[in-house]
Amino acid sequence: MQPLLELREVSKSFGGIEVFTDISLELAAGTRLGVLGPNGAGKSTMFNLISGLHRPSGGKMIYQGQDLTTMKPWTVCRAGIGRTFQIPQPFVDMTVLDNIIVGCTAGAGLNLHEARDRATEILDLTGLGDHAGKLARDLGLLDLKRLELAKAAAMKPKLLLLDEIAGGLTEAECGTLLDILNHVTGRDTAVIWIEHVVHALTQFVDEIAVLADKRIITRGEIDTVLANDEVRQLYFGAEEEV
Ligand SMILES: Nc1ncnc2c1ncn2[C@@H]1O[C@H](COP(=O)(O)OP(=O)(O)OP(=O)(O)O)[C@@H](O)[C@H]1O
Repeated sequence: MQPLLELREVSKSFGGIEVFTDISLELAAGTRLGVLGPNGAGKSTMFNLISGLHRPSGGKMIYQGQDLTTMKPWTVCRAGIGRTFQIPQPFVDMTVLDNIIVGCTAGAGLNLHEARDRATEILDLTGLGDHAGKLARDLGLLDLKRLELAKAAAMKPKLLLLDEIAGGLTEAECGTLLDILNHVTGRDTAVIWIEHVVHALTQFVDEIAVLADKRIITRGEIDTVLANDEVRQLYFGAEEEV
């Protein structure tokens, strides 16, 4: 069966600085893939390529049989790829509800009536119902993460890209976030989740890929990847028990 997303020998350089070379990756519909890797390995850059914010320097990206390589960000979004950003980026002077409605209209192309219905639904799913009328600037970190997720999930993406959404949260808040993630993503939503908070990631994903040294050094089941010698050396940087 055709994969939902395919990266074929994708490379990216900024000027003379090569971030990665020849990354190839296939993702089937409904797969939950975690991505680990040291700081600066190019994880967010990979999301920026998939979501159309940057262009690859080489290679090809295919999504549902369509060439994603030169697609504009808004076309990528309407094709069903949603993403969150490492640093939440709400419209700070708009209410929580209006932020989600913008995601539904400008992002997903819903009309205002449909957008209101969908926004109300996603407010409940993400536990933001009590904050609907609050300005985004007045939210705490967990609620900002909820809003970031709500905006991305409101468009019912087929592929959801999560960029360090658990970063900065306490263990209890991570638990809340995982519950919300399970609510907003059905088993038919594919997810790629970049995360340094390994204990949160491993409670959600089916597989892990590790990006380091300008390539994907391994991909597979969680336990196998975390036990991989190269991963232990390169990512964890020590020979201690993980
Ligand atoms: N727009 C840009 N212009 C120039 N260099 C960039 C740009 N975006 C990213 N880089 C560089 O590309 C490399 C990879 O950055 P990226 O943010 O993708 O890493 P990351 O794996 O997501 O790191 P972290 O885990 O710290 O978020 C870094 O050296 C970064 O400085």
